[in-house]
Amino acid sequence: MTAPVLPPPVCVEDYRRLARLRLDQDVWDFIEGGAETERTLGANRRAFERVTLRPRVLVDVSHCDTRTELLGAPLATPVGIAPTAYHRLAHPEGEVATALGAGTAGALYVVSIFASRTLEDIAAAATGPLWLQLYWLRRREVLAALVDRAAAAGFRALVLTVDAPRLGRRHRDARNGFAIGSGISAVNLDAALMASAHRADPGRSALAVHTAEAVDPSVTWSDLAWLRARSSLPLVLKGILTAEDALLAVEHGADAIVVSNHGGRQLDGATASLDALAEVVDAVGADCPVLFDGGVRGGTEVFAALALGARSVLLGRPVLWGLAAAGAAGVAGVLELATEELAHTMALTGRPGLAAVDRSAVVLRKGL
Ligand SMILES: Cc1cc2nc3c(=O)[nH]c(=O)nc-3n(C[C@H](O)[C@H](O)[C@H](O)COP(=O)(O)O)c2cc1C
Ligand SMILES: CCCCC(=O)C(=O)O
Repeated sequence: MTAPVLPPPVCVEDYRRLARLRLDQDVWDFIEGGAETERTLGANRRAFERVTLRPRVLVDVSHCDTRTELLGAPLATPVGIAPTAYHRLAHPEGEVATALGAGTAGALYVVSIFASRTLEDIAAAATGPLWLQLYWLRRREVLAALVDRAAAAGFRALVLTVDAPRLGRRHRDARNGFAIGSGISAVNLDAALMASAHRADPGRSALAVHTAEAVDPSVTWSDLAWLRARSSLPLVLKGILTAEDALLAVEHGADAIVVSNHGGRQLDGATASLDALAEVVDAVGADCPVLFDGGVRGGTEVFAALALGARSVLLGRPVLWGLAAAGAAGVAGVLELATEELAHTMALTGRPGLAAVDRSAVVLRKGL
């Protein structure tokens, strides 16, 4: 039987269909899945259905400019890449292909601490800004060495993910007994830390076991001073969903915040990411940039998040779809489609620059 031939992608969701044809079921489930009932995963998508746009007319929109700047780095687009683990599960070139795609699109790329290519190889392929995402490892000396390597390789910020003191209960991965194949590894961690991630065990996610071994769940706000003292790179906190924590983040010197519920993969029942955005933006004010991720699948949704106060919008799963479908070209394709759609929405709402994409452009109705 020949594989079905799909037409070229005209929207981000088309890359999903292409990726589905290329990935094994257990890897597909790892990428697509969420925690427990996947209620928060679904809520992230459904929240965008409660957004309506308020178009203004008779504005000169012959040039719609998506360029922006984040922590001092110029970017062609506010659409960037959220950190996701093990890109070699999606494509043999892994994160190197992702970095090439990000460069083509002029986009920010946040590299996961669980990257399957070295920081140095990724940096060599990159032409745009790279940030490194961290989990707080139990072994602080490994974390410290990683932070030093990131700075030496030219990474421009550290992104500490704070919503995963333990891994969410992901039923799909547990049922599949999901483990990382032997040829793929988180090569920036030391090999001894990887053994449990490779051990397939029916009824259990090897990644949950691995995370429990590697990540320190005792970390609190006061530990952030250690990381700040260890590195002069800006520090971004990812996984904030409340005004209370946003204020604590600023108090503890965060240079930016990512509003995120980890794509519905951590706390099932957590608020939809979009519903937390305005609360966090209002709490921190203009001085601390707020980034957003969760459920964004196209430019209209990027526009909605920007209008609610995000400075940048990160894509998680869609980048993996692009990577699986067509390597670096697929990553660039996803980012460029979302950016083109954003520019299109800017034109049709009469907002040719990002500064004009403000709260007057949207209404977000409350969810049930
Ligand atoms: C397969 C996969 C792996 C992920 N790995 C990480 C990770 O290593 N570190 C992290 O902070 N977030 C990780 N995330 C969460 C993403 O950074 C992001 O918060 C989420 O995917 C955004 O939602 P979206 O997929 O709907 O765009 C991962 C998400 C997915 C789907
Ligand atoms: C141990 C891998 C964890 C990566 C992650 O954060 C996720 O899958 O959501």
